Amino acid sequence: MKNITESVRFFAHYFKRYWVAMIAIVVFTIFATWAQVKAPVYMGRSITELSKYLMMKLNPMTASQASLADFHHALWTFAIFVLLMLVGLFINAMIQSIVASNSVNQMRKGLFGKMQRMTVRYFDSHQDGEVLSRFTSDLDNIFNAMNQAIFQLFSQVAMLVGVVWMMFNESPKMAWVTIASTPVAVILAALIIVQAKKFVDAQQAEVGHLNGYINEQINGEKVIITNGLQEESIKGFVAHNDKVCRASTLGQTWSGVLFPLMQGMGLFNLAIVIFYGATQALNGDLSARAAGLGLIVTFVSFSQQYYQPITQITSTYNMLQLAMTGAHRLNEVFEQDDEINPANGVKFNGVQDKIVLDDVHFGYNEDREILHGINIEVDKGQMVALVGPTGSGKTTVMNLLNRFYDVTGGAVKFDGIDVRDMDLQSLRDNVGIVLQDSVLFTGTIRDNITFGKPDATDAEVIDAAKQANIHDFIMTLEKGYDTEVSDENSVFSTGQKQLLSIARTILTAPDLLILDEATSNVDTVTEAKIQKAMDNVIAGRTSFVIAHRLKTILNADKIVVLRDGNVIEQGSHAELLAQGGFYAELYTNQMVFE
Ligand SMILES: Nc1ncnc2c1ncn2[C@@H]1O[C@H](COP(=O)(O)OP(=O)(O)OP(=O)(O)O)[C@@H](O)[C@H]1O
Repeated sequence: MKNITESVRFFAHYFKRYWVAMIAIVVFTIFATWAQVKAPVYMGRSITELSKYLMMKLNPMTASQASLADFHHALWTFAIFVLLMLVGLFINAMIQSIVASNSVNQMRKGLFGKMQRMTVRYFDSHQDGEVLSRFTSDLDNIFNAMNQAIFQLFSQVAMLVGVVWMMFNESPKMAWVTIASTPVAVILAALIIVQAKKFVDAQQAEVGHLNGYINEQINGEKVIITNGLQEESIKGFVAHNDKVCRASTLGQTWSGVLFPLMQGMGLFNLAIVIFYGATQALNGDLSARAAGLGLIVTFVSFSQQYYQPITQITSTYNMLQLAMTGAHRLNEVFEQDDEINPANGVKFNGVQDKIVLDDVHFGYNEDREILHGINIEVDKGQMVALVGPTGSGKTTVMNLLNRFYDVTGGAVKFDGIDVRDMDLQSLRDNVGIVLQDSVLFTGTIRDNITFGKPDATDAEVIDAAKQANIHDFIMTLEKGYDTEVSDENSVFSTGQKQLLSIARTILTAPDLLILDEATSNVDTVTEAKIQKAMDNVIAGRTSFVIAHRLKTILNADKIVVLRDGNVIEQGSHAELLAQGGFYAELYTNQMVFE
């Protein structure tokens, strides 16, 4: 029930923007339904008139007065109602598809916009495939349901009400006979739906597991090939695939049974209606027989019209269920917290004096603290290197500087102002980050360099590329800066990608720099290039560098050594060496292996 209320609210939110169209849908649905339930009456009447006429012709002595004109009139009226019904249904279908397409378009835009406002925490804690499926399968399910089930549900209910009303108007006795089998049909449908739901849910869960497995295997393809595990990978896939097959066979069998069963019930009902109608007609006098014949024809149509909504509603149940799940999953995203941007936040125009991490405590979740009271002080223009074993909290410190996460204790302050009191946009505008895994976007090399400053001139782009030591390489490419950066045409090595991303950062001229050194898996020539590019980008800027190779940070103004979320040593390279502590040990060990 909670699910239904949530879904109704969800869809109402989108439909209310199209209230004129919705009113039109209601009007045309009522109109089409009215025409649809009226048509059988005239079809019946035409048969009555025809029977009367034939009886008169066969037996001229009868008192019955009948003319072919009455028959024609009834037949024409029937045709006009059918035409009106078709016009109503056609206009409705058009409006419905416009509303469905636009609503889903709106949902997709809203979802993507929401993604851009959400916290890094969400992306850190959700798999890419899981996020992506909101845009693909969930929105597809919603779209299909809108096109084929939601509006139809409304028109089918209208049809049910309309036909019941018309039946009682025409003949209460025949109406009771027509609807008598409904409880049996509803109970049967409910039993099957419960079974089908159980297996369809299982089928969805198995499809989810299969997708997760495929995602994981594709990401790990290189490891699989390296270890010669292709056969094992296929075995794992087949096991998941078989489970999907089993669950979907059961799910689809149960849901597939519903439609023919309801149709069968409808035909069975038809037989009852004809039998009862015929008994009534045969017991009447001649004119009552003629009218009875017409009434049977009318109720044959009514009976079909009465069972049609029951069949349709039950057979689209699965689709509605999937759309409800989709709405719930989209809502889950919409209800996520946005990044907190303080009202009237202080505009950050770059570091004037110093950056201070004051007794910073932090944990990604409540039960595990990662940083336990960190104190770091950096003067404007200084370069600080964060070193320490893996998992010691270096990236976590960077995450706090850019306010990807908020501290749980203490504060990160720029010139005495807490980052939580700063205008988020101005903070991000002034902080440049070069990550270890450089990301290139679809587009040309120029597009990628100008990503953070789309209005940059060619001269600025070239200057940034030169500083990043990548200009010469770009010029060796046939199309130079216009070379497309696409997966199939990926001409870039890891090191080159990082140089491009350094060029991108140089172009935005950030005041504060955060660099995650990525020199560990590149050749020595590229390493030297990256080092030079990093020196260029660091020059004259306050910068934090996560260093994996200590020889790249020997000139740092300050080296902060982290271990298990604590700062255990701080100072210049020479000072820390002299101390003979953890850093000295780390350095000596690295030098041995270099
Ligand atoms: N998004 C996250 N959610 C929960 N825990 C996390 C998250 N990111 C990191 N951690 C945990 O925080 C701790 C510190 O991680 P962090 O990435 O800051 O270390 P690091 O010093 O940068 O390591 P490395 O040198 O390997 O990059 C680790 O124990 C890690 O498991």
